[in-house]
This record gives sequence, C-alpha cells and structure tokens, in this order.
Amino acid sequence: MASGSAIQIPSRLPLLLTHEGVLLPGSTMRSSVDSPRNMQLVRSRLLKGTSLKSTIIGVIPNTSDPASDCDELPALHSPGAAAALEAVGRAVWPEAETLALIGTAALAVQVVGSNWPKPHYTLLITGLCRFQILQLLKEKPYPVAEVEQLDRLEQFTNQTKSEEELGELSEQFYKYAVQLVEMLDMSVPAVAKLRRLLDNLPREALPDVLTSIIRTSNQEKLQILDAVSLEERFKMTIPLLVRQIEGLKLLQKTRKRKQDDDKRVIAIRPIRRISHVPGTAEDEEEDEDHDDIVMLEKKIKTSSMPEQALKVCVKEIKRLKKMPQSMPEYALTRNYLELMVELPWNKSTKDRLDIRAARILLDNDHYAMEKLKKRVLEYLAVRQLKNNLKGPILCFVGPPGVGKTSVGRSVAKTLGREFHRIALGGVCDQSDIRGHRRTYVGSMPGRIINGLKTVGVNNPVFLLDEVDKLGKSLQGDPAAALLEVLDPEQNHGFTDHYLNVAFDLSQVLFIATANTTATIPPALLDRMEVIQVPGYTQEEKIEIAHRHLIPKQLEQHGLTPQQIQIPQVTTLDIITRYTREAGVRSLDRKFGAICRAVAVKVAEGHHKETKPDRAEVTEEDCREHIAEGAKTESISDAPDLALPPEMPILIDFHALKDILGPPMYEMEVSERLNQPGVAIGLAWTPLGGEIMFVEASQMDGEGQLTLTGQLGDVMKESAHLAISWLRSNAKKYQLTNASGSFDLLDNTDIHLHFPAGAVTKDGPSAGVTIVTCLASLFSGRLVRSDVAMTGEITLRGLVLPVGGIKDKVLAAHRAGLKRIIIPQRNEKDLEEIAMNVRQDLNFVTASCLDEVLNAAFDGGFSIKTGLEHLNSKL
Ligand SMILES: Nc1ncnc2c1ncn2[C@@H]1O[C@H](COP(=O)(O)OP(=O)(O)OP(=O)(O)O)[C@@H](O)[C@H]1O
Repeated sequence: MASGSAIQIPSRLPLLLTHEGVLLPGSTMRSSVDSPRNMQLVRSRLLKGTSLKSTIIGVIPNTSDPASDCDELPALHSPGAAAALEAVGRAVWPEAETLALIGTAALAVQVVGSNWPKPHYTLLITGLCRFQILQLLKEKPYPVAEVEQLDRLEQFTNQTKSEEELGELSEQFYKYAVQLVEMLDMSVPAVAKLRRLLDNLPREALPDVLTSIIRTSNQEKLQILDAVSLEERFKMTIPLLVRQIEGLKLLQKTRKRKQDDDKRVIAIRPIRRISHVPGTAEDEEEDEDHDDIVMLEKKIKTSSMPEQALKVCVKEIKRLKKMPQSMPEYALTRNYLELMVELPWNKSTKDRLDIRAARILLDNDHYAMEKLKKRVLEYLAVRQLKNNLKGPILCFVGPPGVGKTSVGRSVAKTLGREFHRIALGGVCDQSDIRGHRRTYVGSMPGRIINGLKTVGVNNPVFLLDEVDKLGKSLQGDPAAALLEVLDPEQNHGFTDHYLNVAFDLSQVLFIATANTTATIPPALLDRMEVIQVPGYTQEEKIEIAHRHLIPKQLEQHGLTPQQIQIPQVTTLDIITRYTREAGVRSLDRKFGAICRAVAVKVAEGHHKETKPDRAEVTEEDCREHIAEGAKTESISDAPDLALPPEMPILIDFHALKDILGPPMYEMEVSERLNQPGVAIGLAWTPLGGEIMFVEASQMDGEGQLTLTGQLGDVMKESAHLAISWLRSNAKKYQLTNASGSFDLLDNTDIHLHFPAGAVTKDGPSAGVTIVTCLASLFSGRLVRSDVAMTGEITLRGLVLPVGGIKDKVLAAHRAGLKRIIIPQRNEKDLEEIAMNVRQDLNFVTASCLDEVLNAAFDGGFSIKTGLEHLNSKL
C-alpha cells in the first residue's frame, strides 16, 4: 500500500471513536464530531498541533449506541480480539464487547467548526493503514493508545513473493473489479476515476478501496478492516464484488423491460387512433369511455352550430388528433373546442310574454318607480307585437340602490328568460368585452361570450351594470367594443377575438344601468334610451321597506313576523336619522342589522312571558311611546321588554338606539343658519339630490373674490355673476360692506366656500344660492332656516331653469326643509313629485332674483326706492 509504505505512523495515537461508518485504508470519509471526548481531541490535538505527525489520529469504529457515548470508554469488541485482549489485559479494558481493537490510522485533511444546530466539528479524514491497539495509555480528556502498525512496509516490498502467492486470487479480484466498473456509466466522473484507480493502484490496496466504494454494510467493512492478512482480505472482498455485479445485472434487466413496455404502450396508442373510423356507432360507443377526443368530435357533429363555426371546429379537431398531448397547444385547442361545443348556438328559451302578468309581476316586485315601470311595459308590449325587435337598448340611470338592477332581473322574470349580470365598473381593457386572440398566453373569451356559456341559451337578459364606470387604458377602449355589442344592426355578427367566428347576439336583451349619463361616451349613449330613475320620497321608502325589504330580511334571517315587529314610525326614524340616501340600500342594511340582533335574542330564548297586555301593539301606541320618550329598557340588556314568545319583539326608538347606536344624522340645518352669510342650495349628484350649504365672509382686502370647495368653471362664473349683480344693485337693496361702502369690494375681500370640500361641484344651478348668501352677508340679515333654492342666474337678474328638480326636492324634503325656491320655468317638473311631498312643502317659483330674495328672507327683502330722500323741487 502506497500510503502505508510511505508513512510510518507514530507509535502513540489519539483515538477518535466514530459511529458514522468504517474508515478503510485508502478511502476518505467525512465525520461529524460532537461528543465531548472527540471534541477535545480535535481542539487540543488537531487544531493546536503544528506538525504533520499531530494530524495523524487513530480512527476506531464504535458499534455501541451513539447516545450512550459519554466520557466513559465503551467496551472493546473485535471478532479476532481474543488474543489482543490477552495482550492488552482486562484491567485496562474492563468490558470487551463494542469497541474494535483494530482501527485505521488516518490523516485529518480538513477541520470545519460550526455552532449550529449545536457546537460540532466536521473532519475530513483519509485512511492510511491498519493499526492494532496494544495498550490504552490514557482515557481522558481523550483516549490515547500505544499502537502497532499492521499494514507493514515489508509486506509490499516483498512483492514477488506476495504476487506469486496471491497471483490467482488477485487476478480474479481484478477481473471482477474491472467487470463491475465496466457495467457502470463511464460518463459519470466518479466511475471514470475509479477506472483509473484500478489501473494505477497496487493490487494490494484494491480490496480496501473497492470495499469502501461499493455497496457494503458497516458490518462487512468491519470484517474487511479486521482482515489483517491480504489473502483473507481478497477472499472476503470477491463475494462482495460478485454480489454487486449480480445486483447490477438484475437492475439492467428490469430497466430494459420497462423501456420495452413503454415503447409498446406508445406504439399501441396511435394504432388505436388510426384504426378508428369516425361515425360508426359501435366505435363511438366503445370509445366514449376511453377517448374524450372522439367524444368531443361527436359533440361537435351533433351540436347545431352554424356552418362557419362547424368548419373551424372540424379543422381544429383534425389538428388536435395529430398533436401529441404534451404540446402546449393541445390544451389550448381542446379548451377552444370545448367552449365552441358548450356555446348555445341555437338553444333558446321560449318567451312567455303576457303584458298583464308582466305588469302584476313588476308591481309586486317593486313599489313606486311608475315612470320606469311604464316604459318597461311599453318596451315589452312592442316586443310582444313584433318579434325580433331591433329596438333601442334601455339604460336605467339613477342614484345607487333605487332598484335599477332588480328591475332588470324582474324583466327577465316576466319574459321567462335567463338573467345574467355583467359588471362593467372598472373594466378598462377591451379584451374584457371582446376576448383575447388565441395566440396570447392565458387567452380567454370576453364577458359576453362567457355569459352566454354560463346561461346556456342565446336569448338571455344581459344587464350591463355601471356602464358609466367603464375605464380606458392602453389595452384599448372597452366602450368602443361595447358599441358593436349594443348596436342591433351589427350585433348579429359579433365576433369575439377568442372564438374568431361570429356569434349572433340579436336575440339577447341588453339592459344597461348607470349612475349618471355624464361619463357615458356619447357614441354609446346614443345607442341607448335613457330612463331616469329618481330617488324615493320618505313615504315611498317606508312602503318599500314594509312591502319588500323587511319581509326579505326576515326570510334571510330565519325570522317570522310573529317574532319581530317594526312599526312604520321606527322605519321613518331609521330613514331620517340613520340613513341619508336617495335609494334604499343602506336602509336595507339597517334592517339586516336589526334582524341579526333579534335573531340572537330569539335563538337565546330570552323572551319572558310577561306583559301579555302588550300583545296588540298598535302604531298609535308606538308613536306615543316614542313621543313621550318613555324610558323603556333596551332589548339587549332588559329581557323584560321582550314580549312573550308568541308575540313579536317590538323595535322601538330605544331598541333602535341599542342596535344601531346613536342617530347618525341630526337636523343640523337651523344650527348652521344662525348667522348672516349662509344659505342652502340644492344640488344634483349621481348619488341623488343633496342640500348644499354656501358660506360667505368678508374681510379687509383689495377687492378679491376667493372661491373654495373644488368648484368647476361654470360654478366659479356663477359666483362672479352673483357678485357683479349685487354690486350693481347694492344701492337698491341697501347693501354695504364692513366699511359701510356701497361698493361692496371696496377695501374688502370676499371668501365664498362650499362645504364638503373634497367633492367636486359644478353647474350653474347654485347661482341663486350664492346671491342669497351674499345678500345676507352684506345686509346682515339671516336667511330663513327652512328655505332651500336652486336656479341659474343672469347678469340682468333673471332666474333660469335647471335640471334634477325631483331629486333636489326630495333631498330638501329629507332634510326637513319647508320652503323651496325654484325657477318659474321648472314649475312643470313639480308634477313628477308625489302629492304627499308636495303637500309638505311650500314651493316658490321665481323668474327674477328679486322674487328669490323676497322669498328667502323673513318679511321679504325690501327694495330701497329712495323716495323718502327725494325733496320736491316744486
Ligand atoms: N322600488 C323598489 N321596490 C322594492 N325593492 C326595491 C325598490 N327599489 C330598490 N329596491 C331594493 O333595493 C335593493 C337595491 O337595489 P338595486 O341593487 O337594484 O339598486 P341599483 O339601483 O341597481 O343600485 P346600483 O346603482 O348601486 O347598482 C334591492 O334589494 C332591491 O330589491
């Protein structure tokens, strides 16, 4: 052995006891060191030593349990250790069972330390030669023994003799070794290296080296280590090599068989496909279970798609059949064909149109909204008379929560059609409408085609929700894509990019909804008939609540009218003090909250059978109860209030406060009008009508007008108009600024503010309000606290008509205002307003600012004629 012959190992060696494997001469091993004894050896011998000698250690395989490897030396163990034990003496080795007597002297090539997960060293050690322990010199802190080198120098020098004796054995060994290496893959670097070693290493070294490389157990390695005689070593290693060779032969045989099987499977598949003759009933039946492509083909043939689409599908399925399944395009084409098959090319529902039934259904589903229902019925009537109406697309425009979507759903119900809602809010990519081309990764059809696939018929009602909120981006303009969809002249040939064949949309009934028409692109608006859906009056809301919202919420929460009673006066309270909206969505949510609270009570069974006299709670009782502000206990902490189980839980003012918290909106109008320079205007927003406070103040300055509150250009111009008109009429109305001058801007700055500064405001209708506000400021008089107004002004002081009167009036009514000043030419719009609202309000129609000011101030706004100052010259 080269290494053994070159180095004479020291006669005293520190011993490293390893559990991890058996190091044989000529091989290298990585060993983790973490026991205190071995750690000590590394620290004081390997890390501190400077000479080559100090890096040589004795490695002794330890077969005892590593957990029990403590400071005590384990017992010695060796099959052939009996003689050695005699020599060493039992006094030093008290128990001779687990520790080998023969070890390998090794060179520590590398030491790496680490603290994670616990302090340890990793040693790279190379075996040099065998040694035998003669005597244990010391045990602590690490064992040191006197040793005898076993692989002696002379053994290798006397090569001729040894070769003669071992010639046959070593030849046999070498043959097996070469056979083994040749069975391995020579392209693997380790195998190539092994081949080189076989040629270059002395034969005597080969048993050790090969044993450490081939698959052998630790026990077998231990036996080789103990085999001191070379002959014995060769004899022991040959069976190991033979075993390895046999194992490899077996492995190669099974691999080959598997490959053959795979080849056969692949070969069978195409044969089956080719042998298939489409159209024969037997084949189709047989293949249905196995080959879904055939099924797909069958579906294509039986589907009633138009000729053009069928052609495309047949072409695609032909391509699909030729494609290997692993190709990415395979899945794409298959998905495409599956969609084509699923689309309702010719499938439709039968319209059951009965106008009388439709009217009843619409009335049942929705309270009020007469104008909308009338127009919808007209539309349906025309459809009944003339089938395939290429009529306009209806577009319901109104504030949120006024039932636009739910009317759309009712229309579908009356027609007996499928309903599908397409939310367009925020859509800013035209492929959302029209789909992606199939060449794109992750391409999909657009929402229209997807919707048709979902409903499964070609004549559904499609509700295009929120068309006013369509976006625009680099990916194109979805509104432009909608143009084709909504145009009755074009949509029979709508081509989705994904399908790439035309789909007839002419049977689809499109209904659009929007909050405002202002943001709908003109071309799109032009294709639609806009039907305004204004907000509701308080009375309408109460009716809607009791006819629709409350029963719906009770059902959703598993409650019955016998368990909960919500009097109308409570509903009114919720409407005025807990919500401020044109629609009823937030009202609906409040009822949801009430139902949840009651559901808890009912589920807890907290009712008490008390106060049976309250069984018949009338509306009157409740009104009195609220009026008195009677201090009844709340439902949450006083089960006393709860009625007996068969009686409903009454939701009164106190219960309301318990469930919904303190009122969110109080009547603040009068509080804000307690000083000059404030007036209430009426504004229209996409969310319905709103009351708007206008505030003005004056200060020393240079005649500047400051406007705040995010005003648009038109509104700013209105403010300038108002100032100019007031300046020119200052003397007439005796208006002076703080310094008493009729020139209102003389040394004075004016600041006009429109609160809710974060909301953008525009439009001319605030003109009259600005004039009134400034008139109040310069006259020092308070505007009436119950008056609100709207109207455009001119420089000559005329009041011009404005839009959104109904919503504005409803907002004023909601806010509890009593007098409303509107332009005279808007008088006709008052007819739209419910009688009960009109009766509550005092309308003043004004054609000029004079009339506005007279109506806005208590006792009128007097005009100074100047007659009293006129002296007679006669
Ligand atoms: N006149 C009405 N009669 C009965 N229920 C109504 C009426 N108006 C609205 N509702 C109910 O109010 C709820 C909200 O209505 P819907 O969702 O249709 O509002 P919308 O006008 O479409 O609002 P958005 O513009 O936010 O989509 C629905 O549950 C609906 O049933």
